[in-house]
Amino acid sequence: MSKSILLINGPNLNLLGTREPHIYGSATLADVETSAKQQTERLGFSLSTFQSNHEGHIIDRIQEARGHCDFVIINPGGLTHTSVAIRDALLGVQIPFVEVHVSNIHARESWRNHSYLSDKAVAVICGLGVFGYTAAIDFIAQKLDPQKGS
Ligand SMILES: O=C(O)[C@@H]1C=C(O)[C@@H](O)[C@H](O)C1
Repeated sequence: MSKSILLINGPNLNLLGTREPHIYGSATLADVETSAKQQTERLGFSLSTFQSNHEGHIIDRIQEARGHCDFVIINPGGLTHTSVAIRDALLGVQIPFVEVHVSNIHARESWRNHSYLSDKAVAVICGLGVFGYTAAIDFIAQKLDPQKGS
């Protein structure tokens, strides 16, 4: 059974490519997910993807992953800065996760500097644009199977 990764994107990330491209770039969410699926296939892992604009739906998807997923990559969008409940869900299912932000949240408005997840994340990647997702997958590949990462 191949190791599995769940990629979760939160509110407004479905607008990637058209939303404030000077901050978030021109790649669409479909581009991100397609690239991630190709990358994980090359590495011999399985990838599930999920995007929602609704906090509860994200929590439900995290809970569904318990026992079925080896690592989570999550960009909670704006919920990064507000959601204790998503933090609790990730801790509750005990699945390690990498937090990704397309933009550098530490170089933006002060209220974006805080994440409710970062202190519990295995790693936090921000400011790399959508390459952050690629980096997260490669990092996780090394964690799950040291022979596979680059
Ligand atoms: O950089 C990102 O991917 C994050 C995405 C969002 O939608 C914002 O609300 C966050 O503040 C930053």
